[in-house]
Amino acid sequence: MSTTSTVTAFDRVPVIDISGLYSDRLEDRLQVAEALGNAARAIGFLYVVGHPVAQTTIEGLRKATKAYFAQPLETKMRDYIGASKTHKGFVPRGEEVYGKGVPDLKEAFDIGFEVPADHPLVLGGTPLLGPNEWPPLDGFREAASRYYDEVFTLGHKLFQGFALALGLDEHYFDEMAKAPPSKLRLIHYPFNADAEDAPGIGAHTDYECFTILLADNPGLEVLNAEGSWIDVPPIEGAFVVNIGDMLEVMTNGAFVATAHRVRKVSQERYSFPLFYACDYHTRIEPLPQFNDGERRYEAMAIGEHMYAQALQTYQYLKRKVEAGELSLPQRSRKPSSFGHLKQQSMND
Ligand SMILES: O=C(O)CCC(=O)C(=O)O
Ligand SMILES: [Fe+2]
Repeated sequence: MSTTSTVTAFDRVPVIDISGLYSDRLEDRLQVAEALGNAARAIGFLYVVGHPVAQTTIEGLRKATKAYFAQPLETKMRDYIGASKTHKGFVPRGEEVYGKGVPDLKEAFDIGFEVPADHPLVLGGTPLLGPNEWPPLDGFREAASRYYDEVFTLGHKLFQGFALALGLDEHYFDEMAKAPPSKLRLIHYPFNADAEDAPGIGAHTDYECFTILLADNPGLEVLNAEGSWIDVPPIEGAFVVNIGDMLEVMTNGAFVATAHRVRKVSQERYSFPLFYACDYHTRIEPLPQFNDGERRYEAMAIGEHMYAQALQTYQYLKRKVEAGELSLPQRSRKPSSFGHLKQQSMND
């Protein structure tokens, strides 16, 4: 398959101070945007510092997450994602399998953008959207909601930076994420010295526009143009941001959804990716200014893409598809068909 991605043989991921995005002076915002754009084109990954997310918010989420996963499995299974109406809740180890791959060595709790039950999209039965069902754990809902809101707001600001970097109106994407199927995942990689050689998470690209990630330990690795895995360890005060499939499509491959993985766990690890998506029905296709006449990407609704990927990776959803209770949206792509993975057909 042809590709336009210009990802380079990078050996490190740049740190970008984004405080200028909050400046009243356009030139300050443009300066940050240029750095964001360069990283998004050449690497698809960057660290951001100088963001306004409060340290107490981060600590609150860490504490709530540890308390959640410390519960017995049978307690967590009361929140099982397979029993939820809108694909949220506890994801036990082995639930997610990419292609024919080995199950990831992790458990997770998935939180959605809070869309009320009487919202027209929820009333209309849109997959993935609806209110969260919170576990009855003291302070969990408050801590998770606060983190979600602050980091989602950061995402909104970053999208303005990416818009500037793409030569678009700064507010181009502003109205596109009002009630999106954006998830915050709380991921726990337990350490088990006896575990077989399982990866924390197998190689993949993220499906959405971009991801804002916080992790407490090293383990994340990013694939460069030479096929080498580059370490992306946590940096104090920074989030890792990476481009997802949908921004790769919108920019016709100018921004690249770079493959990444979490290597075999050598110590217990927690991580918190927030996947910033546009609203479910947003039609994703190359923006006119990136259209060079060659069609590399089919137009698709972002929510359909995300739902199709979920139907192909979560065991409880795969079973429902096999039983004929659910069906894949038309024009579904196989998992891992973006970024460098599309050249490697890792799932074939
Ligand atoms: O845990 C991490 O550092 C990365 C997680 C990730 O890539 C994902 O959930 O998509
Ligand atoms: Fe990821």
